[in-house]
Amino acid sequence: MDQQLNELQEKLKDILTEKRFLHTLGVCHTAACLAMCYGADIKKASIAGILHDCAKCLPDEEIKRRCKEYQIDMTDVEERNPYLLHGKLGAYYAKINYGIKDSDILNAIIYHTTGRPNMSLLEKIIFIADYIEAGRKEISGLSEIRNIVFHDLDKAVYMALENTLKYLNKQIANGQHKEIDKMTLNAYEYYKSGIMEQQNEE
Ligand SMILES: Nc1ncnc2c1ncn2[C@@H]1O[C@H](COP(=O)(O)OP(=O)(O)O)[C@@H](O)[C@H]1O
Repeated sequence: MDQQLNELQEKLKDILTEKRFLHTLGVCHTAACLAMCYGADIKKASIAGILHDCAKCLPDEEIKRRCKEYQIDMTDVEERNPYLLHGKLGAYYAKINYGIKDSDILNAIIYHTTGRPNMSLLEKIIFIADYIEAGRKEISGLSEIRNIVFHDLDKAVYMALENTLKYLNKQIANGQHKEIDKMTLNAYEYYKSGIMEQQNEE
């Protein structure tokens, strides 16, 4: 394995819980495979994959406190739901603690939970690798996304966004969740219109 990746892996093993570390390795490997398939930079995909959850294993209040301390911009939704900030804080740590300067890698870490409209190839790879890696619980719709992801990345991203919104809306209806970050809704509308255009052309 590449030395930089190996060093990152060793550091993260000490920081993350065992479960989160195994998920991280899964995302790293899946992102590398997707990069091979779609002609993205394999090393960048692996680095973004290994670092995507580097700020995940912190309590909500600690994430919020650190974001304030490092003057990381916070939306109102993020302030009320600080777990949504682990991407932004993770990108900050990737830059400051792990020496990552590449803005595409940093953005892939920032947007890996919510997605966003018009994601770069690397952002889409990390977003979907986080959703489909082999260790993920077999939730409904996952096998369909795994079936399509190596043929149509945008469709897989659209399906994952749709699934996430369905899941969150159900949780809200059951009183188990508070609100949805609009970034995911905007991303969903963006990829939905792309799929519609594609279908109209066929
Ligand atoms: N737009 C959103 N608004 C609110 N919560 C969201 C949104 N998108 C994802 N989530 C939720 O945020 C949590 C963290 O997601 P994620 O970073 O993928 O963590 P994990 O790897 O533990 O699934 C999940 O419970 C997910 O359902």
